[in-house]
Amino acid sequence: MDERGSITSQWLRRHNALYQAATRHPFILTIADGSINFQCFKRWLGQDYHFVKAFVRFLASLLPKMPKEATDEEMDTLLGGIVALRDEIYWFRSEAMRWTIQLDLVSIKVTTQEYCEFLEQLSQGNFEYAIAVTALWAIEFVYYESFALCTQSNAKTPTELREACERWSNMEFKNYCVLLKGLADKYLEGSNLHVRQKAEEIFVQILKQEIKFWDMSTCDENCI
Ligand SMILES: Cc1ncc(CO)c(N)n1
Repeated sequence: MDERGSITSQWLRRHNALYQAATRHPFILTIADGSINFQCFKRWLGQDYHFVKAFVRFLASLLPKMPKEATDEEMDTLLGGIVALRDEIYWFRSEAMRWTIQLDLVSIKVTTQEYCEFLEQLSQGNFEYAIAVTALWAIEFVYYESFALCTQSNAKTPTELREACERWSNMEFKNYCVLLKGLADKYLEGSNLHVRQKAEEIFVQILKQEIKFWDMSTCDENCI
């Protein structure tokens, strides 16, 4: 199956409006055009730290679901993802210090809480590996596509935010997303219609949660 005809590519076309809303959100556009209010970035940072901690558990939940026949490369991809999250967690902590945010004092907002609970659901055994791996791809891919806008050559991203944007738009992260997409397609193709439909629903829900997450991070002058 060529890449354009793959299941995930079909979904990206079918749900294009949501996909565009998730990856070209005003929050991201204001980073890319340099007009972002740093308070919004700080709010995003504190909430995303909460998110990433839940995301670690979700990613770990994929390991016991991985079929015995999975290739070595597939195992390496998931383990690489876990290692990358360790570095990401460290990065959040040092970035928070740079912005004088005390992470343990940042209370979780409803939107973040709901997204974390959604991840917790997906971590349960009743969600097949095909669905979980598709969700993993979607979550990472939205960040790649979003932050890639901020590192394009014509972007006016403030220097202070360059490192954050690089984190989700560098070549290695892009390759990781490509590998995840391939895995998602491989397992979706081997799944029955019911599982595929469930996976598509989850994909749509992830796009919606990502939009809400950006909405929450976008704030006025006095926010934190
Ligand atoms: C909300 C959100 N979505 C996706 C990612 C990707 O890592 C993240 N860190 N946070």
